[in-house]
Formats: sequence, structure tokens, C-alpha cells
Amino acid sequence: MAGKLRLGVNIDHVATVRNARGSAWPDPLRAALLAEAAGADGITAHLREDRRHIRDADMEALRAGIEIPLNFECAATDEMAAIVLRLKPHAVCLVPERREERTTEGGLDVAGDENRLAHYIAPLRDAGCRVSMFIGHDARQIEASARIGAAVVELHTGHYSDLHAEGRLDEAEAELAALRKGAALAHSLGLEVHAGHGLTFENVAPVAAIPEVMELNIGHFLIGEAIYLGLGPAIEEMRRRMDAARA
Ligand SMILES: CC(=O)[C@@H](O)[C@H](O)COP(=O)(O)O
Ligand SMILES: NCC(=O)COP(=O)(O)O
Repeated sequence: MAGKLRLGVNIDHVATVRNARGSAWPDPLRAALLAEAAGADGITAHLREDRRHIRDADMEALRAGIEIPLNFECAATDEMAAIVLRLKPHAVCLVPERREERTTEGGLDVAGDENRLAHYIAPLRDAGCRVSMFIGHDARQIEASARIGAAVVELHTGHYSDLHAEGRLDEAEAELAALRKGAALAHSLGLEVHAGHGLTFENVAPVAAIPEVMELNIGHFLIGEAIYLGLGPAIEEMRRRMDAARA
């Protein structure tokens, strides 16, 4: 079960820096190619409805320009489904979105929106995309994701990451225990288990050590570290910490 742990590098915030000035640089595709060269197993990018960072042209350039899998994150809407069906990325991860949010604040309420979400999964899966649901570790959400035919669940590690950053380590440990339980349940239901949001050098090891987790998607922290270390070395250090946790 505890096979090779893949690292998906999320490059959203390369586009955040670019859009701050409306320039053509830094280029998300160039960052993705650097990540690929540094050993990333995949590239994740989130085409938000408000296009605050990654834009449609970025997704098209990534789809055409990288060799490793592209994990296309988006809300479950007709607009996004049409774009995904046109580009046919390796994977699509359905995430909740609220315009006023600064970042993804929670997981999808799959249990409360099953029929609507199931409507999106079938055509994406039939187009050859691996469909993932970005959810919390709640058993209801995991069971509903399996019921509607998702291949993957990505467990939201944002609350764990926030607790860890605030030094609330007992609470972070309790959240970690819930993530472990959720990963085991998801695996028992035949779902591939991923995790992501807010992961850093300091907090990644316990999540990487969860044996059912096959992929971590990490972005904001790595793009920040790239300012000091360079993107390649930042990715290599994250990979080292992930592998050490898995050893
Ligand atoms: C779903 C998730 O946690 C991230 O992949 C997402 O992209 C976060 O949104 P921002 O990148 O806009 O912060
Ligand atoms: N799905 C999580 C992701 O892609 C990256 O999240 P973050 O590391 O930017 O918080």
C-alpha cells in the first residue's frame, strides 16, 4: 500500500506574481518545466472562475507543454467541465470555490450535492480524466465520493496545517489522526488517496507517512521557498522530506 509517494507541484501562485503587474513573467509554463526537471511527478493548476491567478491560456500551454501529468483543479460547473473536456488533462480535481475566499477554505460537500456532482463525473471519466474530489476527512464525504464514482479523493490538509502553524500541536495531532482514519476508509472503499493544502517542509512528514496516501499536492509554500532556494532545490528538499517520512 505504501508505494512511491508522488509529488504534484501546484503553480497557481507563479501566476499570482505575474498578474500582480499584468506582465508576461513569471511564466507558469516555465515554472512547470523547471518542476518537471526537478522531479515533480505532476503539475497541479487551479483555473478559478475569477481567474485570479491561472488563466485559460495557462492551462492550454500546460496541457501542450509538459510531459508529466496535469491535474486540472476547478469548480464543478458547466463552464469548467467544457474546458476540461476540450483539454482532456490526465486528471481533474473538483474543488469548492467561493469568490470572496482568499484560498480554498474547506472540502466539497459531496454528500450534500451527490446528484449534481455525479452529473459531472461521468463525462470527465469517459473522456479519460482521472476524477478526484477535494474533500475533508469526514466519512460521509468519503463514502459519497466512492458512491458517485470518483477515482480519487484528495484530503484537505488545510486545518491541520493551520493548527500546526499556530503551535496548537495537540489539536494538529488530533486532526492528523482524523486524516489517517479518513485515508484508511477511503482506501478500503477502493479510492486512491491524495492530500494537500498548506503543506510545508515543517508539517509534511506526518502526512507523507500516512501509508494510504499516494500523492501530495503542494504549491503555495514551494513557490514561496523558490524565492530563496530556487524552484528546483525547493522541490528537491520537499521530495527529500517526503521520502524520509516514508522510509
Ligand atoms: C484545492 C486547494 O487546496 C488548492 O489546490 C487550491 O488551488 C487553493 O486555491 P489557491 O491556489 O487559489 O490558493
Ligand atoms: N490541492 C492542494 C494544492 O494543489 C496545493 O495547495 P497549496 O500547497 O497551494 O496550499
